[in-house]
Amino acid sequence: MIRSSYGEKALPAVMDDHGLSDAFTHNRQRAADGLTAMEHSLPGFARQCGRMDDLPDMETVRDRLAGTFDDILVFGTGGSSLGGQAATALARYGDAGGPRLHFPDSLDPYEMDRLFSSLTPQKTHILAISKSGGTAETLAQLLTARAWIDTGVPLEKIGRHFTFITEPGDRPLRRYGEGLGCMIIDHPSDVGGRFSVLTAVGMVPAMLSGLSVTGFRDGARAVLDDALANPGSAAPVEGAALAYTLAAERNIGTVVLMPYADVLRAFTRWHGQLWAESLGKDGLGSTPVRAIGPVDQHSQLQLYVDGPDDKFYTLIGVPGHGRGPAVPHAPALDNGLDYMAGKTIGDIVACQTRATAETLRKRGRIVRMMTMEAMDERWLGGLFMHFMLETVLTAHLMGINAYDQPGVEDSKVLTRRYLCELE
Ligand SMILES: O=P(O)(O)OC[C@H]1O[C@](O)(CO)[C@@H](O)[C@@H]1O
Repeated sequence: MIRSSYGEKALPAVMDDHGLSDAFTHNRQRAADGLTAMEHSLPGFARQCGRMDDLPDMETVRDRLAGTFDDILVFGTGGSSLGGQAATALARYGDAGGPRLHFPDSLDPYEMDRLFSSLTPQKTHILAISKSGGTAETLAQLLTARAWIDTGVPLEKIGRHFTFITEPGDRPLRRYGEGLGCMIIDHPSDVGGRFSVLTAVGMVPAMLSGLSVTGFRDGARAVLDDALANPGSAAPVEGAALAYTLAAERNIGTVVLMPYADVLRAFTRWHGQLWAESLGKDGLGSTPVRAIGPVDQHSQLQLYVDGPDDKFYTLIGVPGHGRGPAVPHAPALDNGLDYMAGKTIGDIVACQTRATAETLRKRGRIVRMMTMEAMDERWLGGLFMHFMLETVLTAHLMGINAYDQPGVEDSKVLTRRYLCELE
């Protein structure tokens, strides 16, 4: 289980030190009540961790692609891409082999040109993901990719180069896929894009990267079950109560997520969308900030330690001690670097993680340290579930709907209008 700690004291005592004991206790009870209410009718995202019925479709995609394609272009944006990116990052240190996955999630003409000129149509598969099936960026990528694939693949084989994930119903992506005769996997209608990492949206890319879908889902289920069994003290309940109390009582409206692991870079982007799009509405919200340790100690830490006290910090520590290459003794001693002689890179990072947390706490900042005991599917699945629960429980405390995003519609409508007006 992922542990959250707040320094030498437990969270209630830390809140007491900050004069926030009553507000925190009250909000923690409200968040716990929100979680208990969920138990009777689990939200769609939470139900995904018990699913097995969608595995055969995912395995079919994997088996069809195996040995045939060198590269997979995953088209999709926001929640239709970030979960897959966060999950597949784990494969970076494995040796699963298999095709290379590319996630051009931000529409960019130079990047599209680069991809099409560096890949081979005959050896490339397109995985297009869009819940709505109507997102302009994804459809534009898809149609340009089709024209590019056409340059090297005969018409009767085109359908094998595409797989789509979209909601059931009449929508542009599904219509296009039916015309192509390609495989189409249903995006569950009751799961929003930014909550879809445990559906095929995140799990097909994970499986194509050689990762274990059941590992992710089992880890997520362990966190969910633990929270439901202990709502009063569950880590996502405490996290939601803390974030909400700090925002409501102290105007601390920025949450900094700073893992000490390169493999969690994409995770911070996934979390950024989850938190911002779920909570930023009705004039309310809190701003997610991404940082990575130790590199951002050399760009952000000055602000965090010495700047305004308007942020709540979550550091994520991963197994480090004894990992990675060791600094050889002799050159370290010869160069006056005795303190690092014989230590591994992992030892150094672990000490930096601890030092940053303590430095921030000395300045009175509230720092949550989350510790992962392994960098594997189970632990990452648990982290996904933790933050999805924490986000919806924070929305519950704020009295807002975590699942919609009405504010982004205007820009989509205007984009379409401006495109029509272009000569
Ligand atoms: O999966 P879709 O429907 O293409 O949407 C992609 C993303 O666009 C948004 O709707 C915001 O524009 C996100 O909520 C969503 O994850």
